[in-house]
Amino acid sequence: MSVAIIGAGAFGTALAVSLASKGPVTLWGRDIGWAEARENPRLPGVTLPPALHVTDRLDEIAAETVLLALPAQVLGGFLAEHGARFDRRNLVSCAKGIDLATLTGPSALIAAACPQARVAVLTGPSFAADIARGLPTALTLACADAGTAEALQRRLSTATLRLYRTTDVTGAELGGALKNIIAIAAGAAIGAGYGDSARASIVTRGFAEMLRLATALGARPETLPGLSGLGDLVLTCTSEQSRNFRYGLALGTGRDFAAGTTVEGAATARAVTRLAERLGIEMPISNLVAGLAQGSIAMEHALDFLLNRPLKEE
Ligand SMILES: NC(=O)c1ccc[n+]([C@@H]2O[C@H](COP(=O)([O-])OP(=O)(O)OC[C@H]3O[C@@H](n4cnc5c(N)ncnc54)[C@H](O)[C@@H]3O)[C@@H](O)[C@H]2O)c1
Ligand SMILES: O=P(O)(O)OC[C@H](O)CO
Repeated sequence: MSVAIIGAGAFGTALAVSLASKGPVTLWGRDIGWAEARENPRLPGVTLPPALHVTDRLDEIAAETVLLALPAQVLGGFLAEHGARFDRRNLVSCAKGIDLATLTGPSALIAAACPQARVAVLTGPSFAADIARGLPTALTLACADAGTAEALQRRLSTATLRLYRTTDVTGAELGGALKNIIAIAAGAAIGAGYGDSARASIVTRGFAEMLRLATALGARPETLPGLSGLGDLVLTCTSEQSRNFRYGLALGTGRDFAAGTTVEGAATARAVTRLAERLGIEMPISNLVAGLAQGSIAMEHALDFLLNRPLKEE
């Protein structure tokens, strides 16, 4: 099964490096001025292996399996322009977010643009730098078609990248999208000096929010405690390698945050607020993060926002 990756950011490049250990891989990026040096500045210190071909020409992407590693908020635009050329293939979403324009996840965007494609999701706790360096990592591969899930699991696992499979695409995808919101809240709590006990409460109550929304949208409840949900939530809420966590730290400390950094949780929190309102689901942490990200809630009011809610059963 031939493999290509669309999106030469940190994650697409890291996956390409790992998968090139098993055979030729083509990586497409729109800005690949760095390709000749064989090192992507988004993944410093990692030399691209010879089996990895980097291109900015979409007509070179002929592979049977294509991984889409673009940020969630740009995926819809990319598919509107180029989706037709990828129909009828295995298309694996690697993005962790909810599209603000449609309030749907990346897999639904792909299915709408490429109706004949077999759509899958690759998600779970993994920093690009860890994957690229060959550190041991376990991920979830989700595809509604069990046979395709097995074939993709075999092809996309490497010596250091261990994939578990599921047919619950909705659950796997939502776990990866929603944990980014909670990681922003956890970072903000640490940045504001609220302490580790507060962070533990945010992670736990955040997980309850994730479960509520995901099951209302059709996820299987048993998927959320897996790698794609709880696993990624724990990673992202506890590591400064996470951009979502670091963005939260910046909100909490009042410091600037590097513009142009991919922080999926900010837009996804806004999407979730709208979805939750539509479904009548309480998502206080997500609402807070949406408010902080948009500037409609000030950090000094964040605690009141969470602590002044009515007392209730856990
Ligand atoms: N970095 C990680 O550790 C990691 C791990 C797991 C999942 N992810 C997910 O992977 C996705 C991509 O993240 P990343 O870390 O690679 O981001 P990144 O910021 O490193 O790279 C984003 C890439 O998208 C490209 N891009 C932006 N707009 C584009 C457009 N309109 N057309 C074509 N290309 C465009 C940029 O040029 C850049 O190469 C996100 O959804 C993220 O949540 C990232
Ligand atoms: O850097 P972040 O916050 O986008 O997190 C990267 C991955 O999603 C962690 O699994």
